[in-house]
Amino acid sequence: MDLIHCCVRWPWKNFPTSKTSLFQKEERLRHYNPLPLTVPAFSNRMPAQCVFSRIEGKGKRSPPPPPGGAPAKLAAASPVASRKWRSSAHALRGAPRRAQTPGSVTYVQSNLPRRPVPRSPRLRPGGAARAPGAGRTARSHPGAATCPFSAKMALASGVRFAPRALLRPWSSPVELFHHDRYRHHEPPAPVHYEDKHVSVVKVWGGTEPSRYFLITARIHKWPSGILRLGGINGDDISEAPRVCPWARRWVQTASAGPAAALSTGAGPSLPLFLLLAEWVAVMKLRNPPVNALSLELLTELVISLEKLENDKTFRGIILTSDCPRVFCAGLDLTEICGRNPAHCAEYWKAMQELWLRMYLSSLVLVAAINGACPAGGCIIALSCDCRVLADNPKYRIGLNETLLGIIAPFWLKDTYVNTIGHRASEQALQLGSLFPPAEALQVGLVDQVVPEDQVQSTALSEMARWLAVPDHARQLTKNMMRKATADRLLRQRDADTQNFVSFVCRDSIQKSLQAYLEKLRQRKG
Ligand SMILES: CCCC/C=C/CC(=O)SCCNC(=O)CCNC(=O)[C@H](O)C(C)(C)COP(=O)(O)OP(=O)(O)OC[C@H]1O[C@@H](n2cnc3c(N)ncnc32)[C@H](O)[C@@H]1OP(=O)(O)O
Repeated sequence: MDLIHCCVRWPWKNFPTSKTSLFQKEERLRHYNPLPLTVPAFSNRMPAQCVFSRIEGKGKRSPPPPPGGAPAKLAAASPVASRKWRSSAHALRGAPRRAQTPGSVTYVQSNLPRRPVPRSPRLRPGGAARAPGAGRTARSHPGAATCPFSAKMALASGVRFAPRALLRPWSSPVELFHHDRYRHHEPPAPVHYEDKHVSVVKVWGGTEPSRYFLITARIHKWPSGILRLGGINGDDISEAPRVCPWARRWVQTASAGPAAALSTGAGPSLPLFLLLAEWVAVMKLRNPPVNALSLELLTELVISLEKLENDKTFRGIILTSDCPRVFCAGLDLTEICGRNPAHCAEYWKAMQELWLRMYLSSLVLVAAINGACPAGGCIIALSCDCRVLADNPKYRIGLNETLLGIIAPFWLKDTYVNTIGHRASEQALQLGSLFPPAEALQVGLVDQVVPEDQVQSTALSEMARWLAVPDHARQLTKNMMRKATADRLLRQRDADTQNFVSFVCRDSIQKSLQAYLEKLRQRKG
């Protein structure tokens, strides 16, 4: 199993943020080749963002289509011909330029030199036997073509490796754009390490700070066997045992093991992050202090979801929060308080778009709810396929709109009814109930309530359960269950926007929203 971790930030400052429709932003994004080194100022900002980690495993996945894609007619007429067309197109182009594929979530360091990577066993240097999956990786992750060291490692280590994602740390999304990380690699220095749970097969990388390294390890308890762990010296590894509790001991002992070979003497922490799953992206909401759904966050979520959906290597997303104690505080009230109708309309359209995209997503969405989850936050969670809530009485979930003096629109109500039934919704919506974990479980708002430190690992187990079902069957069933609800909004989207705008722009509603915001601020003081 290979691990890829990528944090995603879009330099929004390069886009006009106001009066630019979501659609226009997306369109521009399609043609935008991210060259993050050109935006140093951006690295000092910590605006709303999603953080991805992406993990890949074994499995048969067709390579992504080359830019332009196979002609639709050909694809419809003959899948085989279409496949051939695709592979010949790949061959003609050498390494595919995946970053230019609309919707790709792989971030290309596009000013690095491209080197074609041999793709078939016959073309491999020295006639080396093709490592399982290595060819697929070379095709689907053209980072191998731009990062010679990584390509070499991928071939030498005999496991699949997607270097393009370049193992990025949770904590510092900006770092990922620093090319130096990938340019100055030390020669591989294999280290061997044995543990009850894990055998570290190889440790690659340098000993200096800021050098990234890789560990190829065999996880005995993990069915897919090989795992690639990566990190950058100095990374926080506290996340690792939470995601994978049985790896705790390994992480601890590893600090004195391979870490010794890597550490800079800065302490016992092994710079490592660790996540396990197959084809799963972990998306962390990060819009401090409470992950309120600002226009920027909504837009970024929509685009990120689209990118993940278009990237055929993904099958699921775990959605969680990077803000302590709060999963998502719902609508950003500052986006609708004291704003003009045009802004409110733009904002509401973005909210509709996010709900539609999540509710009908072809990917498995698991919400790892690690904090309070009121109103719009609850809707985000309910749009997922499965919800795991941390067992903390302070983490309440529900639609509390009435308490703010506002009314949930019909599609929020429908989502609620679809999840907990008519009578329970009728009661909870009118009362604006926010359920503590045990009650949320009882009423069916969430599927599991687990201790806080097990939320991520349980979400992963749930994900594994959902991914065990063939995609097409699951997707068609999901569509069958949810389409009518989504269609209802699609049919009257404009009317819904108008209703929202005229409602929130009323003086009385503005006053009550202002008062609510004020109360929140005072409560803090
Ligand atoms: C007309 C149809 C519309 C229908 C749709 C509505 C859906 C919605 O989502 S409406 C929004 C409803 N949201 C809420 O009621 C949540 C309110 N927030 C809270 O209950 C708490 O903040 C929290 C439980 C989420 C977190 O509590 P915590 O103690 O950790 O943080 P606080 O000190 O309360 O807040 C910190 C900071 O954040 C500001 N804030 C909180 N929520 C929002 C929000 N939804 N929008 C904008 N800003 C929010 C809060 O005012 C504090 O700000 P200051 O630091 O400036 O004081």
